[in-house]
Amino acid sequence: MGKPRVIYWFRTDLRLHDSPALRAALDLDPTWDVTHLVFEKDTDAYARERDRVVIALAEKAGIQVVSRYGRTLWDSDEVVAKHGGKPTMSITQLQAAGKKVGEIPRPIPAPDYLPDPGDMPIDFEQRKPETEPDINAPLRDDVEDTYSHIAGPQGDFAIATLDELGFSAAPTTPHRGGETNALKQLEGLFSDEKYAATFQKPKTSPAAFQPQSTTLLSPMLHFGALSPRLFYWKAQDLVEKYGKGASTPPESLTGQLLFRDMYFAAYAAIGSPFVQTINNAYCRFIPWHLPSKIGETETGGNAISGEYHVDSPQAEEWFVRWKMGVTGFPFVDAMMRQLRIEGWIHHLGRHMVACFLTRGGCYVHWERGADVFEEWLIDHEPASNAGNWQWMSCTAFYSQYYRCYSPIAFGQKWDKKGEFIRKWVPELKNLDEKFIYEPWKASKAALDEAGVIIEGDGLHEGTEGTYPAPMFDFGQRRSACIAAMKRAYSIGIYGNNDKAKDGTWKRLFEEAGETEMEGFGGSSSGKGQIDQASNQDESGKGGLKHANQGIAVKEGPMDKFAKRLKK
Ligand SMILES: Cc1cc2nc3c(=O)[nH]c(=O)nc-3n(C[C@H](O)[C@H](O)[C@H](O)COP(=O)(O)OP(=O)(O)OC[C@H]3O[C@@H](n4cnc5c(N)ncnc54)[C@H](O)[C@@H]3O)c2cc1C
Repeated sequence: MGKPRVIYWFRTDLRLHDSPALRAALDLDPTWDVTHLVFEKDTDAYARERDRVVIALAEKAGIQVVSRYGRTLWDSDEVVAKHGGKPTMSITQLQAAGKKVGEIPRPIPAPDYLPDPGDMPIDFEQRKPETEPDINAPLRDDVEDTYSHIAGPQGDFAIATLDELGFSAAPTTPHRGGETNALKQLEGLFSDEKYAATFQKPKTSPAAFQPQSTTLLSPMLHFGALSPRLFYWKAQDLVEKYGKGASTPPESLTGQLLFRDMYFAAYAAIGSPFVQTINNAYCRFIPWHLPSKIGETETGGNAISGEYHVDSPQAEEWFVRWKMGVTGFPFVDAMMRQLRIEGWIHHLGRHMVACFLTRGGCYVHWERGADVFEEWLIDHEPASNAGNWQWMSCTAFYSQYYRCYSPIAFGQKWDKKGEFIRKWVPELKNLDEKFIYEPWKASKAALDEAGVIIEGDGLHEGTEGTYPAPMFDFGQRRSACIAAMKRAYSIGIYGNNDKAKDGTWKRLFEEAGETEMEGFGGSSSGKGQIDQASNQDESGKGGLKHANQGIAVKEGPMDKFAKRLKK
C-alpha cells in the first residue's frame, strides 16, 4: 500500500499549536491520496449527528476516520463516563470527574511543516447542498457564492470572504481573530504576572472598556484559534511560580476554563435537550413569556423550532426593547448596544441583561435571550450559552432566584460616573452623573442642560437626544418575578415532565395563583404570532431609530420585526 492521503477537516480548531487531531493527521505521513479523514472531536449535539453521517459515508467509501479531542481541557465524554454518565452541574463535580480522567494533558507543539498537497485534481461531479431556508437572507445584499465551485469561489480552497458570502457591510466588531492574534493576546495577558496570577472574576468590572477587565479570549477559544490547554497550563504554571496571593478556582483564570469544561461535559451528557427546556430533565419548567414553539425532530423527539408564541404583546414589546437596547434603563441599554456592535460583553454584563430579561424584570423565556446571544456573540458556544442562560434564569446550576441585579445600583457599584453608559448611550453623554443611571428622575432643567428629552419607546425615530422612559417600574417587576419564581419552585416540575409537554402545567400554575402568565395560550392558534424566521419585507413607516447613534448598523431582521410590531 502507498502512503496515506489525508483530508484534514478544520472545524473547531483553527490553529496549528496544540492540535492533537492535526498531529494525528501528520503522523500518518500523508501523500495526499485520500485514505484518511481527520478532524477534532466535537461533542455538540448537532456536530455528533453530522459526524455520524460523515463517518458512515467515509467508511462506506473505504476512508478511515481519525478524530481526537482538543477543544476542552479533558475529553468531555470521558468526564461524563467518570461522572456516572451524568452531566456535571457544578465545578466541583467537574473537578472530581476530571481528576479521575487524569491530569489535563500539556499542550503539544505546532508542527514544523505541513506537507504540500501538490496536485489536487477536482474533476469530479459537484453536488451543491440545499441552502434554503437561508436565515441570513435578510442580511445579504448579494447572492451567496460559496458553492459556485467545489474548491470555493476562487477555486483555491480559501475560506470565503464576507463579500463572497454576499455581505457587503463592514463588520462592526473591533475584535479580530486568528491564531497569530490569539497567541499575541495570550502573551500580553501573561506578561502582566500579577494580573494573571491573582485574577478574581467577581472583582473584574463589567463597565470597563479599552481595555476590558477580563481576557477577551473567548472568541479565540470558540474558533479554536487558541487551545484551552495552552491557556490552562500557562495560568497554572504561573500560579505555582507566583505562590502566595495567587487566586484559585472558581475565581481564578483556571477556574474560568473549568466552568467552560463543566458546561461542555453537561451538554455532552444531556445532548440536544441541553439547549432547551423541553425534554431537559435538569432544567426547571417555568411558565416564562414568549415560549418556544415546539417542533418534531427526525427521530420523533421534541425540539424548539426557533419560533415562539407571543402569549403577551407587552412581554413581546419588552423583549424587542431589550434586544434593541432601548429599555429606558441606561446600563442595560449600554450592554445590549455593546453586544450588538462588538459581539462581546463582560460576563457580569451578561449576568445583568440575562437576569433583567428573565427572572429579574421581564419574565421572558431564557431561550429568547439565548437566541439573541447566539445571533450576536462572536464567542457563541452552544454549551456555554445555554448553560449560562439556565444558570442566570435559575432554571439549572443555580437557584438563588431572590438575588436580582438592579440595573441602577449594580452599574453604579462599578462605574459611578457612568462612563460606560456615556460611550454606548450617547443620547445621555452630557447628563449629570447623579441621573445617568436614572434619567427619568432628572429635573427638566438638568435634562435641558444635557440636551436630553425623555420620550417614547425608543423604537421609532425621534428628535436628536431623545431617550425612552423606563419600560416598567423595576421594583414592581422584580417583586412580581420573585413571587412567580417562588411559585414555580414550589410546583417544581422539570422540562422532561409530561405536564411540561402536554400543557397541563397550566392548571397547576393557575391553582397556585400564578398571574404572571395572564394571556398565556392566547396566541397558540397562530393569531398574533410573529414568525421570527420570516424575512418578508414590509413597509413600516417611521424607521427604527438605530440604537447606536453615529455608528452604522445594518438593519437586521429584528429591526424589521420591531417595526412590524409597532405598525
Ligand atoms: C447569559 C450568558 C451567556 C453566555 N454565553 C457564552 C457563550 O456563548 N460563549 C462563551 O464562551 N461564554 C459565554 N458566557 C460565559 C462568559 O460570559 C464568557 O465566556 C466570558 O465573558 C468571555 O470573556 P473573557 O474571555 O474575557 O472571559 P475570562 O473571564 O477572561 O475567562 C477566560 C475564559 O474562560 C471561559 N469562561 C469564563 N467564564 C465562563 C463561563 N461562565 N462559562 C463558560 N466559559 C467561561 C471562556 O472561554 C473565557 O474566554 C455566557 C455567560 C452568560 C451569563
